[in-house]
Amino acid sequence: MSSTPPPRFGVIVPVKPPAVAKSRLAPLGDAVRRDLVVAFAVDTVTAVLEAPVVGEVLVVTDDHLLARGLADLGVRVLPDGATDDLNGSLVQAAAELHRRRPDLSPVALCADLPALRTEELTRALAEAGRHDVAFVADAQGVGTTLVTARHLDGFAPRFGAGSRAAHLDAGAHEVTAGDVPSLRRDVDTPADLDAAIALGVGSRTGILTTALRL
Ligand SMILES: Nc1nc2c(ncn2[C@@H]2O[C@H](COP(=O)(O)OP(=O)(O)OP(=O)(O)O)[C@@H](O)[C@H]2O)c(=O)[nH]1
Ligand SMILES: C=C(OP(=O)(O)O)C(=O)O
Repeated sequence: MSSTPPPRFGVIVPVKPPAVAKSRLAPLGDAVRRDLVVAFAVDTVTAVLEAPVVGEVLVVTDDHLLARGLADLGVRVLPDGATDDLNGSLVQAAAELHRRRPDLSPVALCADLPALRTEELTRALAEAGRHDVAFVADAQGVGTTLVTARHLDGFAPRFGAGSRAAHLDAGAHEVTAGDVPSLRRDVDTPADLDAAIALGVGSRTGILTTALRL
């Protein structure tokens, strides 16, 4: 008789408040940019929640409306712990995750992955879980979309300009998991959004982009 293995990961998803996030989508108009930030976060979190290896999802955001909407999906929401310090906020959130669920390894995952497939996330986490510290590079091979550590002590995300190189320099394992295009496809620009749509976006982003004829 087979049984489902217990969840092994707690996923922390940081979301910059829609009022100021995704500045490079400004050419699409301010209202569209804000709606897209919310849709990306909802689709990202929905794909994460469907992964049986994930035991808890913690969203970090200072936007209380978004916090309410995401909490309705079944995630916990924390405010940013440190002003203007994404990596500091993530470490703070990981400590809270550890307090609640010491059995789970912390994972930080960007909220701008509207094409994310649960199967690809699951495959990437299986590979990452074989290393003390691991990360997934973005589609450009310059940034990072996911960082994980086996234990809280090793969890030191280095998101920011040139973060792939920063994670490699820190000795983190680069996860390829065969290929995980949906996990690498972060959306910063209108061209990135086209690429995500070509991969196939989640329902919230799909409804919006179809309605807007993007
Ligand atoms: N909670 C929180 N999340 C952040 C913060 N800065 C960035 N993020 C999130 O971290 C991830 C990666 O950030 P970026 O891709 O640089 O997003 P961004 O800052 O909205 O985009 P740009 O304005 O285009 O630089 C996304 O999920 C963002 O929402 C922050 O200060 N607090
Ligand atoms: C913060 C990052 O995202 P982006 O390059 O998409 O701004 C990163 O890649 O580390």
